[in-house]
Amino acid sequence: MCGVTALLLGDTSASTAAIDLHNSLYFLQHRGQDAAGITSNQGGRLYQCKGNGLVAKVFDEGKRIQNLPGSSAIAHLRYPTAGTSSASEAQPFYVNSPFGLSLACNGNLVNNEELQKYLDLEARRHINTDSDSELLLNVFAHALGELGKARANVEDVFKSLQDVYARCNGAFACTALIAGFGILGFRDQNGIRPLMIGERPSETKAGAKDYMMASESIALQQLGFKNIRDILPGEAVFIEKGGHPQFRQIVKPVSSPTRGVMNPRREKWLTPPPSFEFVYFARPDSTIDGISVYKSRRFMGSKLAKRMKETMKDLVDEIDVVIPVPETSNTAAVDMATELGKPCSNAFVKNRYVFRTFILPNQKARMSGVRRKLSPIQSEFKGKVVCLLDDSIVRGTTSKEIVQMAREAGATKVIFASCSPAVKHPHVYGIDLADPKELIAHSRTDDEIAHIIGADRVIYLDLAQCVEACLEARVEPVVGGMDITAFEVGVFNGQYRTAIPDGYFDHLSCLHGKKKSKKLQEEGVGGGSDAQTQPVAAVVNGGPMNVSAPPETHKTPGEKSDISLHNFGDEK
Ligand SMILES: O=P(O)(O)OC[C@H]1O[C@H](OP(=O)(O)OP(=O)(O)O)[C@H](O)[C@@H]1O
Ligand SMILES: NC(=O)CC[C@H](N)C(=O)O
Ligand SMILES: [Mg+2]
Repeated sequence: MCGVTALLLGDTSASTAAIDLHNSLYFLQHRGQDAAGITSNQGGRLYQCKGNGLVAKVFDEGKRIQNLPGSSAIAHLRYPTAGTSSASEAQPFYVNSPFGLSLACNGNLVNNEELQKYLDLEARRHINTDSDSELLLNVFAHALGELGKARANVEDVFKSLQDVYARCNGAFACTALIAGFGILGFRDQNGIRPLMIGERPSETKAGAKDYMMASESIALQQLGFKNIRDILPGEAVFIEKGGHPQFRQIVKPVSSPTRGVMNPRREKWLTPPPSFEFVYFARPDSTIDGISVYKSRRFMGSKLAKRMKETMKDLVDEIDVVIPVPETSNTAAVDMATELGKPCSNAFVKNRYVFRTFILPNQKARMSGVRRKLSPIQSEFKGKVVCLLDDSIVRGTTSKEIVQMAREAGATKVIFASCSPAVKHPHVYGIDLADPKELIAHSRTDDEIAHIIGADRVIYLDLAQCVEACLEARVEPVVGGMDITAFEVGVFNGQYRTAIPDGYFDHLSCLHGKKKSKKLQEEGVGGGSDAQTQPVAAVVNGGPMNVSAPPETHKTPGEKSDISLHNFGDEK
C-alpha cells in the first residue's frame, strides 16, 4: 500500500516543490517503509533521488532535497506488492520517451504477463525491472508516443490514458510528471486506491495557486491545502505549468450489481472505497472518499462490542479489561470498552522508534519486530481476564506474540477481538498478501485460529457490520455526485472488483516462493548475493546516469534536457 504525492507550485519561477513533497512523505510514511523517492522538474530537466529505506534515510535527513530543484515534483513511498524489494524498483519510475515522463503508482496490476508481452512484442519497449508500475508507465508512454506529436496537449494526455485503463487490469492511483509541461493524477475505474487533490494560495506569486495531490488528506491538510476533493474512480486530472486543474472522466466507474453503477433515480455514481484503508492502512486523521477513517474505526469498535454481547455474553461478563494492540486499534478500543461497560487500559506500550511490522518485507523481520515494538505493563495483566483488541488478524504474527506476552504477564484468560472480519483471501490490489496459505484464517475455523494464536477465544467483526461502520462514518459528500453503498472487500469474501486471470494466484505463490528463497540466499542461508545482477537503475549511491535526452518538447528554448538519477540502497 504505497503512498503517492505530486505538487505544482503556482509560481513557476519557484524552485522549492521538493521541499513540500519531502514533508508530505513524512505524513504518509505509514503507507510504505521500504523505499522512497522524488522526481522534480525544472525547465526541461528532471531530477531524481530515490532508494531503499525510510524517508529520513533516503533523503539524508533532508540534505538531498537541495539537489531536486523545480516548481513541480512527484513523490512515492513503497511497500512492494510486485517484483522485488530491489532499489531499482523504488519509485518514481522514469522513461525518456516521449517528452520525459516520470510516474509514481500506488496499486497492483494482475495482468503483468500480458502487459510484458504487449510491451515487448507490440510496443517494443524495454522493461528493466519486475515492477508492475514500470509496465503501467510504459503503456502510458507508448500510447502518448504513438500520437506522433512533437508536443502534447492536455487532450493528448487524457487520450493516452484511455489505453492505460483499457490494458492495465488491477488497482492504480498514480501521479505523473511530464517534463516542462505539468503534473497528472489518475485513479482506476474501481477507485480501489485513494487519491485526492487540494489547493492553496501561492506564497510568492499574488493570485496564483499551488496544487497538490496525495494518497491521504492529512498530507494536504498539514501543508495548508484546502478545498480537498477526491479524484473519482476512472477520473484523471492534469495541471499544466501556471494553469488550473483540468478534470476528465476517462472511463466510467465499473458497473456491477453492487458498485460503480449509475443510480438511475438520482443520476449518481455509486463508488466503493477500499475497506482495508479504513481497517488498517490509512491514518485516523485522514478522510477518504468522504469517510472519516477515525470515525469508521470508532464505529468498528462499538459494533464489535455489540456482537460480543450477542454471541458470547458469559465470556463478556468475565472480562476485566479491554487492551488495544497499538497502534492502529487504539482508536477503536475506547468505544469498544464503553459499549462493553469495561475499563480500557493502554497496557501494551509501543516503542516509538519501531514502525509498522505488518508491512515489513519478511516473516523473520515481522516476528522480531513485534517484540521489539510492543511490551506489556505487567500489573495490568496479572490475574485478569483480558480482551485484546486489534484492527485485524492477518498472518497471525502479531496476535500470536501478543497473546503469549499477555500470558507471560499473568493474564488468566485471553480473548482476542478483531475489528475487521477474518482475512481469508489474498489481497490483489496493493497489499502484499498474495499467498492464501500465509493467512491464518484461510480455511480455518475461529476455534482453530484461537488454538494457533494461543487465545481462549477469537472473535471477528461481521463483514456487514464493518461496511456499516464505514458508511456511518461519512462526513462529507463525495464530489461529482458519487454515492457510496459498498466497499472493496475481496480479502474478506474473495469477490474481487476486477477479473483475475486464470492461474494468477498460482503464479503469485510461485513468485512468492522464489522471493523467499532469494531472501534466504541474501541472508546467507544457501549462499550467494545477487549484488552483481542488479538492473542498471540500481546504481549504488547513484550519481548522474547517462540516459538519452528527451526531445525538445515542452522545454524553454535553449534549455538542456537530461535527468540526474540518484539511487540509494541495495547496499550490501
Ligand atoms: O496478523 P498480522 O500479520 O500480524 O497482521 C496484523 C497486524 O499488523 C498490523 O500492525 P502493524 O504493526 O503493522 O501497524 P500498527 O502499528 O499501525 O498497528 C495490524 O495493525 C495488526 O496489528
Ligand atoms: N503497495 C503498492 O502500491 C505497490 C506498488 C507497486 N505494485 C510496487 O510493488 O512497487
Ligand atoms: Mg497493529
